[in-house]
Amino acid sequence: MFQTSAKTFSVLAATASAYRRVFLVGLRRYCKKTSTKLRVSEALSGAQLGADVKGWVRSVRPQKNNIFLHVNDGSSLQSLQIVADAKLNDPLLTFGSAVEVTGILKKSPHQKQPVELEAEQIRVVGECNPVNFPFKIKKRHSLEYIRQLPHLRCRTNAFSSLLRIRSEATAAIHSYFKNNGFVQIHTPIITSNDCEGAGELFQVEPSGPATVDDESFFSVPAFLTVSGQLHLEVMAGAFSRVYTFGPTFRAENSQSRRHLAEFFMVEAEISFTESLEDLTKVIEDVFRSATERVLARCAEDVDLFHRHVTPGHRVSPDGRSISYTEAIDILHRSSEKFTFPTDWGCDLMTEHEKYLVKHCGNVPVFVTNYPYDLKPFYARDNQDHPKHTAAAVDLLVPGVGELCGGSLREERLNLLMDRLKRVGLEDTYNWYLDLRRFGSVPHGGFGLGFERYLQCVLGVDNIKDVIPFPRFSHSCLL
Ligand SMILES: NC(=O)C[C@H](N)C(=O)O
Repeated sequence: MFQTSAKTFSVLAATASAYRRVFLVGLRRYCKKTSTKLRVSEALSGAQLGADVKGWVRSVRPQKNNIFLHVNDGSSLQSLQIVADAKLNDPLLTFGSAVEVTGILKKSPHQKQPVELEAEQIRVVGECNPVNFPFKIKKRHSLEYIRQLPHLRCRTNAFSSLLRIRSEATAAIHSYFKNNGFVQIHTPIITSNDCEGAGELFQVEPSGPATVDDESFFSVPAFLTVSGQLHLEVMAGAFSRVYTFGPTFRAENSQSRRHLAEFFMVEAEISFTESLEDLTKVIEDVFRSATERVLARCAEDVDLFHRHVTPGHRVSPDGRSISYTEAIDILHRSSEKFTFPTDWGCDLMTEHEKYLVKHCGNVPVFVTNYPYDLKPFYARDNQDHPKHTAAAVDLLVPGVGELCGGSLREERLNLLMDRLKRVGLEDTYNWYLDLRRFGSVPHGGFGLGFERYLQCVLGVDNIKDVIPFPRFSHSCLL
């Protein structure tokens, strides 16, 4: 009896295993035929059975019977683990090579990696000679090192995380404005105005002979924009709440860790705004909502930064507000030896900004009501003699200094005209005066440097490490 049942059992077992094999071969064929093209992030969610994944090899571990690969396509920080039979190994399968892998997604026994792809086929799409490839497997390259390789640095974990965060922050900022009734305006890149009046302009001219009549191309001097503010003010006169988010340019001869010749600025202009508090509230809200979304949706990428690149960094969205006059008092009372003067009327320099942020407990600090003469012609006069101030505000943040600047705009025709007359710009800005002649309203706006915002959130020391292709004096690589 026992013998018979053992025999029956072994027959049944053999049949079952034959069926299993047939089933698996069938399943594999099916998967190969029906494999779905997946991004690594989708494959990691394990929703599909048969998968076709393309990306770049981040690690290769050949073993006796198997070969293990990690493939990344930029869709997430995590790479997908690939397990393949050793016979699929190929000498061209190296760190950095581009591959296409087809196979079956399976649950993985490893906690950190919920699924892995059992490869049926691996195709090397683009080889990568590991000897010449400037990145080495398993090595953490410094931001300074990868900065020298602007065409390749997006292949590193740190920089691809940064660029995903940058993309999410961009979307978050657009969402904030969309959800709060702002209209997006594409302000021009080429303009004939120097909004800030600081003269840090790049002039635009064609590279060849300009026009047949030998005039300059636009017939007036034209520049790359330093700020979209004045164009936004035009639009705020019709849409009430407008914003722009695009590249701006400053011909500042600086190689500092906070300056770029081309940077992205988030600018908003809000009609019917009568107090600086209303303005700082919007700045705070933009900062808070973008930061909360980035921290929630890019948790892994942010964590990578805070663990390996900028350890110990924390971002605090809750800030303080002090007036310029209080700021000067604080600087006077400090025992610090400053290089630049700290008298009332002097501009706050980086050393002062740093000190003020530290003094206020390393949180964002709004400094309000600057001396009138320090601010451009558009800033609203507080008419508060003898200490004459303008309703302007700067937001200073830890590690970065000035992140954002804004003001109420002078909406009173006579005051604005007088000021423009004094600086000889009355004719140039006649169109701007029209905005005050025809339905002028109290309004205000601000500009927030997007790269400085990223520096602040991630704790990145050098602004060149938060923009895909940095441009600064003596450097325009690629
Ligand atoms: N839109 C703004 O208020 C920014 C300001 N015009 C600046 O460039 O600093």
